[in-house]
Amino acid sequence: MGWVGVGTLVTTAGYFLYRYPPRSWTPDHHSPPPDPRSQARPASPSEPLPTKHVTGPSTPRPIEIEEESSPTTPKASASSAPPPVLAVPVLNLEGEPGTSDTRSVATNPPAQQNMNGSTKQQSPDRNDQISEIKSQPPSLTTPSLLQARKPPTLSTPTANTSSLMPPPSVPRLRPTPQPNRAPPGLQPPRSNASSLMPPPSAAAGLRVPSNGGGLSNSTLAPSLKKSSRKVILDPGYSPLDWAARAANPKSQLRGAGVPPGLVRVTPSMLKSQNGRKDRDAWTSYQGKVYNIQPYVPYHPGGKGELLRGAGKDSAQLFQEIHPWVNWDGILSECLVGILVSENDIQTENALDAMD
Ligand code: HEM
Repeated sequence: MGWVGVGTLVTTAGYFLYRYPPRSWTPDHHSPPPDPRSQARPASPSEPLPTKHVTGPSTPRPIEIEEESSPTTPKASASSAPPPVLAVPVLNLEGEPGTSDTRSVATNPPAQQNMNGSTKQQSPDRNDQISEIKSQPPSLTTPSLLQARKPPTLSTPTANTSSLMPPPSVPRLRPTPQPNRAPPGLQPPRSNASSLMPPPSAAAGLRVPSNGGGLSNSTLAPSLKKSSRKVILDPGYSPLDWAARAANPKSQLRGAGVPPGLVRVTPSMLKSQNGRKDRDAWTSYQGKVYNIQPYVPYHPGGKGELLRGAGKDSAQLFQEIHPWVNWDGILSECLVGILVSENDIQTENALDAMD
C-alpha cells in the first residue's frame, strides 16, 4: 500500500510538473529545439504514433534532454542501437503529451490505442534505453529525471485522466493533540471533601449509620425504590419538638407507673404492652425495650407504621425501612428496660422468694 501510494504521488507530481511547467518553458525558452526534435522524429516514424505525437507539444521536452545530453544520447544510441535509441526517447516523451493533449477528440482514441499497443511492445525497450540514458549522462537535470520516471505512469493510459484528480493525501494534517485541560478560568472547581458530604437536614443530627457501618446497597435501595411514605405531622410534633420534649426531664417518656431504673421485660410483658386498652406501646430493639407511645404523633412515617412494632421486636421492620435513623438518639429517654427471657424472671423470682 505504501509503495502504491508513493508511486501514485510520484506519478501525479511528475505529471503535473511535466504538463504545466514544460508548456511555459518549451515555447518560451526552447522554441528552436522542437525543430530538431521534429527532425529526429521522422527518423523513427516507423510507427504511426510518432507522426501523431510530433504534433503534440511534448516535443520540446526531449529537446531539453537532448540539449543537455544531446552529445550523450547520440553516443548511447550509437553504442547500443542507433535507430531505436532515437525512437525511444521520442516515443516516451511524445507518448505522454499525445495522451495528455486533448486538442482534438479524434486524436485521443488513436493515441491511446497507439499507447496501448506501443507501450506493451516498446515498454521494455524504452526502459532499457532510459536506463542507458540515465547511466550515460550524469548531468541530467531534474526535469529529465522526471521525464525518465514518467514512462511507468504512461503504462496505464487511464491514469492520465485519473491523474487530473487532486493528489490523494500529500498534505497529511495530523491533528495536534490538544490538551484536554480547559483554560484555568473554565476548569471546574475541584470537589472538596465537604462537597461530597450529604446535605444537611433537619434530622441530620439524629441519623447515624446503623450498626456503625457504612451505607450498603440494601440501605440505599429502599430510599431509591420506594416513594416517600412520610405523613404530614400535626403542628407541634416536628422532630425539633420531639427533641425539645425528650430533653425535658419532666416528660416521663418511659410511661406512668414504670419504676425507676431498667426494668427486666419478658416477652410476655412486651407482648402485653401493645398500645391497646390504654396501655403504652412497647417495642424491643437490640435487646432493649422502649416505650414508643409518646413518639407516635412525632413519627414521620405515621402512627400506624410505628405501631406495627408494638408489643414485639421492631428491629427487622426498622432496618428494612430506615436503618439510617438513630434509634437510640431519638428514643433514649423512652428506654424502659432490657429484654429477658421468661426463665430468667422465674429464677429471679424464686431467688427473691428464698431470701
Ligand atoms: C415498627 C417500626 C417502624 C416502622 C414500621 C416505621 C415506618 C416508617 C416509615 C414507613 C417511614 C417513612 C419512610 C419514608 O419517608 O419513606 C418512617 C420514617 C421515619 N421513622 Fe419510622 N418506623 C418505625 C419505627 C420507628 C422508630 C422506633 C423511630 C424512632 C426511633 C422511627 C423514626 C423515623 C424517622 C426519623 C423517620 C423519617 C426518616 C427520614 O426522614 O428519612 N421509626 N418510618
